[in-house]
Amino acid sequence: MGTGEALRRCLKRGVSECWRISPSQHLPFFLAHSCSRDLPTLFRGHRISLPGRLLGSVVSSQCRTFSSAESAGTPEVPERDQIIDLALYPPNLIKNFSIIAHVDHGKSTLADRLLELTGTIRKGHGQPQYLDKLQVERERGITVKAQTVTMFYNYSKDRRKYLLNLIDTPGHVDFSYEVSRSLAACQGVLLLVDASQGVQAQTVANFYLAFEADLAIIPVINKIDQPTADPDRVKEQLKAIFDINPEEVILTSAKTGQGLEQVLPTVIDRIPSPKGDPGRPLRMLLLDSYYDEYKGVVCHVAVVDGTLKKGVKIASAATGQSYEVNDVGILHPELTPTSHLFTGQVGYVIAGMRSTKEARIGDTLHLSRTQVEPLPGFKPAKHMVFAGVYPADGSDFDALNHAIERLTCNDASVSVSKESSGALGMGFRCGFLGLLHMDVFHQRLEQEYGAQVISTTPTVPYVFEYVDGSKVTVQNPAALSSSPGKRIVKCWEPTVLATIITPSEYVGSLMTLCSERRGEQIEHSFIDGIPTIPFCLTFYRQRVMLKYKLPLREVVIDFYNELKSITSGYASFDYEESEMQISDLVKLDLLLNGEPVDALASIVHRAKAERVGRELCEKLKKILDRQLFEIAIQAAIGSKVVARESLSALRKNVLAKCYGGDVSRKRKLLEKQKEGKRRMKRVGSVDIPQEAFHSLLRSS
Ligand SMILES: Nc1nc2c(ncn2[C@@H]2O[C@H](COP(=O)(O)OP(=O)(O)OP(=O)(O)O)[C@@H](O)[C@H]2O)c(=O)[nH]1
Repeated sequence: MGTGEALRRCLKRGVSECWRISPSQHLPFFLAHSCSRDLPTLFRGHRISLPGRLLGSVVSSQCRTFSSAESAGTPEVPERDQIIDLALYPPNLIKNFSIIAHVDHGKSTLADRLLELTGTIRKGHGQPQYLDKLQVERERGITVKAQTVTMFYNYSKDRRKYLLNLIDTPGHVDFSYEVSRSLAACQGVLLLVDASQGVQAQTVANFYLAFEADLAIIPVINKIDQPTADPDRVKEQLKAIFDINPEEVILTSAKTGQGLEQVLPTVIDRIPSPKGDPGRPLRMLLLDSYYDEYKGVVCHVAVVDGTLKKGVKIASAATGQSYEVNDVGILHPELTPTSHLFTGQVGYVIAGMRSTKEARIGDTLHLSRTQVEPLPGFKPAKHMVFAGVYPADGSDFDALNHAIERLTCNDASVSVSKESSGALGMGFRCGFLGLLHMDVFHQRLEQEYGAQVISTTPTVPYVFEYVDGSKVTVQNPAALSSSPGKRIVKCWEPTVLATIITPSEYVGSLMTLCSERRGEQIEHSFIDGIPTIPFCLTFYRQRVMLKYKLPLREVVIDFYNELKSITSGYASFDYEESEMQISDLVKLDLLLNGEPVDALASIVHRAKAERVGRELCEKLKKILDRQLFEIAIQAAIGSKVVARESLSALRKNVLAKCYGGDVSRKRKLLEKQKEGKRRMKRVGSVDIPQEAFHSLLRSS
């Protein structure tokens, strides 16, 4: 019995039997080692990939290809017994490409089909969107993290075998940073468009990302199997907006497999090979990194020049630190050691880094004894939204601290600093790329680390200038102070350039929405051609592209949901960062019986302060429990109260025991109660239950 088969049986039967099955002296060692851990956790959702030093080369080569599908329900990867020799793939036989598209246009499904077509994963593995590995990605049906995979493809035209690196990217606007990073490792893209939805806002944004990076763009119209598919119309849109020749467009259905046979040949024909120089000293671009409990920090890299070999010492251009390369390989589709990576190839490196903070995304890695010119790298991620994250139970601060530390190791685009709030205790101020990113972060904290958190209302980074000329960037409204000596004289707020694509009948309501949100129109254009037969005009739904400059705050708070509800889900929306603009901003405090509640403070435009204040007071009134004294809920700008609600006191029936009796005695009791309440109101501090915070902050 082979060692792989032995392992397979071990998993099925439980660890105790492994000692009897294994013919290898290494295997019992590994199993004894793994017995101390929870076996299902060890193998959950992954093919087994075991450190060679534990198992020896025979076992590890088997284990790499062995799937835990039977034990954990993940798809099977074909067994590969041969070590892959990457030296057979010089740059002219390599193609690096990405799939980019609007949300849900079928990127991950197309990636699945290409993986099957090239035999990288087994056909009919029963698990759609193989590359969406995170639980949150599977539950929400979205891609959050870009995933790289290496495939091998025999091209019948020139009878040569090519190495193809495919990067599946997220579609949502919050994760466009992932897309731009992925594009740095590519020479071309498949621009996917849904045959019935046509060009959408993220199609436009992603096209320009690829266009500006000077990549070859292969247009693909997907989902042609749908009854509402209209590929000719989508071709017209592609021509009108991007000047794409309709004859270059590939028509596919990632669901039925129709047209897929054209995709990889077109990739090979149209996408240039990477341009690096194998003769020059090693230079690698660090694309991404994550922390694996058993392997340590795994870096995804693109080798630009030279060769990387297991065992060499590499150094980081950013920090100057050097590391010995313990393992190197490709993602095929899981980590597959190859001992070398050559010019133009994309793969992984494990080099004894202790934390992902040492693996700076965009850094250049090179041989430690050679000097090289660093690669351009990436712009650092820009945090658009900030929010406080507090443990739901104040005593869980340390556990939350640990969970956040671990999660940020695998999501370096979140910024974290400690803060404290009078109402919520000790917590963190986190910066996110957008609201969906924030939501995904919370969900991962809960699902992967069991942390229960309360998050404050998201805010955007404002800049304030004081009378003494000093400027501060405010990420936490509660931290903004304005005293006579520190009077605020000017403020700026971030803006975005938003692109909305919508059927024409919704344009009016969308323009109203944008002007309510303080937007300024930049462009209004039609993206469909007019039908030549006038009769058809009645039935023809023109699509319009609107461009608006909008304050980021207005976009962050519920804009997307409103846009979707106004247009019955037909409009799509994307934005990119624009400049800071001068604005008339004020800090809105929320007071309970005169005491400000710091976690509920916000920064708003002066014209909206009263309305926002009123809404907050009303919400709080509904959420708070009544107490034995009256509670005044006020919204105030400085000392000026702009909205007020009162929560009446619970009335204890002091007359209950006073059967019959004299009326003057009853009056006396009521007077006494009134006096007591007055005293309570003066001294009483209002208790806000954590759930109230939760519902208030969630709904605001
Ligand atoms: N009818 C039909 N449905 C498809 C086709 N391709 C994908 N789908 C479906 O479209 C939905 C979205 O597909 P995904 O592959 O997750 O789309 P995506 O672009 O990766 O989505 P994000 O990662 O969230 O941006 C899924 O329900 C797929 O089954 C196709 O060719 N035809």
